[in-house]
Amino acid sequence: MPPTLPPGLTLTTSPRGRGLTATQAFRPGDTIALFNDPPSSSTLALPDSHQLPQTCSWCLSPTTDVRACTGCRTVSYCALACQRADWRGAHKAECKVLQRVRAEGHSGLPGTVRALVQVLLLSSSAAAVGELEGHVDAFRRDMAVWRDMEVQALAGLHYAGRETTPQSLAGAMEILCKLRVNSFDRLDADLGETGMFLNPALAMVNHSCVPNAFVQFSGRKAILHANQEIAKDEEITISYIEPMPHRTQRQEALKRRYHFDCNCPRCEDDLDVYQLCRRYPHLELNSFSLVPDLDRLRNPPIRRFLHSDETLKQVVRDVYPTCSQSLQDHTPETTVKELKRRWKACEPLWKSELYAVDPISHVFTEANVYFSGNGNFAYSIAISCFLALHCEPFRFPMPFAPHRVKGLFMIAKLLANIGPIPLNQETRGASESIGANISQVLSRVDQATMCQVIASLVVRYGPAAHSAEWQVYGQAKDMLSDIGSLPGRELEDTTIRAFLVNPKGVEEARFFESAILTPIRALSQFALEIMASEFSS
Ligand SMILES: C[S@@+](CC[C@H](N)C(=O)[O-])C[C@H]1O[C@@H](n2cnc3c(N)ncnc32)[C@H](O)[C@@H]1O
Repeated sequence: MPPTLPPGLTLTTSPRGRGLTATQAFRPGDTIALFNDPPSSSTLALPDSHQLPQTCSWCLSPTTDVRACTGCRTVSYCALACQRADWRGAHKAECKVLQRVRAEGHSGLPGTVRALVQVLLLSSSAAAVGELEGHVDAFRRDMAVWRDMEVQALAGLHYAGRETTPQSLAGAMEILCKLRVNSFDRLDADLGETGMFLNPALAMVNHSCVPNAFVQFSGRKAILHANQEIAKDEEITISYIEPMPHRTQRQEALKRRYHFDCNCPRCEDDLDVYQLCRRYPHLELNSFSLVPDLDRLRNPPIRRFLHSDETLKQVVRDVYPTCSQSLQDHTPETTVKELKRRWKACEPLWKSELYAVDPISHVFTEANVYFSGNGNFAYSIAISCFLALHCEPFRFPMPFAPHRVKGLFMIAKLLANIGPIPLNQETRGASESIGANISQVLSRVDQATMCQVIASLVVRYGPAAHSAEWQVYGQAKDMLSDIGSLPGRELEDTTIRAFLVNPKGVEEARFFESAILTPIRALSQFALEIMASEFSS
């Protein structure tokens, strides 16, 4: 049985196998379709196993106020309604399994094994994976992966109470292959929570490294958005992988998990991020963003394109694998050590001003996380402004890209939270004088106006980036209403309203330039100095 598709999509076939094709035109930012809304039993949506104690196993929101299932004491819920919904879904069948896991001395099952057990036990889950692509023979040729999967298959059969025979093992291996090829690593845009998501309709969407769509997750639901104009009868594509800078790395990642060679336009011509940005068909949407100068997007201020520089390409190949992982599990000390190492390793990239190329853009992002985590909001705002001007617009040329919208809101929040930094340069060292200089820039701007305009951009693009349920969108709206209730801002309100209605008007553009862009540029100029002073050994 082919999967039931949401309106606006139809199933077509091509050399890529089955795919999703639009039955109507979509505009950039449009929601193409929702998947698993309302929740259905044919979708697997599981939190990562290490997050089980603090995540509701039904709505997938993290909360400390969870109650564990009294049967298995493994999964938890934030409310009785969630517990009941999960019981009607998978938990009635899996509760006993998880009790057995606990009785054997384990705290839970790894996510993949838990998904396998659900497919083995539930006919609705079995039907969902039944028709999916599995590439079993290709996986079998990868001995290391195959052996790992065998261990998972044996565990799944054991806990599902199935006898292990050559046939049942082969069946379990096939399910695991299908799970691997078709499930998403679900990253909740608000919560950063991860897990697994498999929906048989969404699993039909094929990959491109220059996709015309992207997926966001919210609770048990997936939202498919258009990146650009999509014509009726055009195939929808998403990127299965992080936008890695180098073709070889992308191709390896795709081959390892999905077993195909990508021949999208990016791979064919080995385009770098700046070249892709130039080709984005709706650059004019950036007129209403922090980078309204479209010539800069078309002719980036870099020393050379990565594409035409073999030495730099080799640098990226060499440093990407060791400089692109998240530092969230590091201590502050090891974070600094690691950032120093990465800053040094990426020197040829930042010296060529290729700030949007990964992994150097990652290094700025991680430094930002480090400074904001340490309460160094002055440094964080400088790096955030740098990311918003020099990295993200080239990496994600659509102004409603979730990364960009989140980055904007980070600037607004930092502006709202930042406290005064004491000015006393004579007694302070070099690095502290950067903070003092940042403070001087901030003391010359109307921070409430900056927040108001930036939060307005977030509100404008929030639904296209994610949905009207997005936390970032809701928080930006709250921020606007707080600023709106401040007394004595009638003149500013009128000016901002005029700008929002007509951002290209002469007066309005002048206001935006002086009140928003000039300070953002001034703040961003401290970023390289900060990186050098903090991370150059
Ligand atoms: C999630 S499934 C997508 C649906 C799949 N085409 C089908 O018929 O079931 C992923 C698989 O689709 C195929 N695929 C996806 N994108 C592709 C592409 N750009 N080129 C070739 N094959 C692709 C690969 O076989 C990949 O393992």
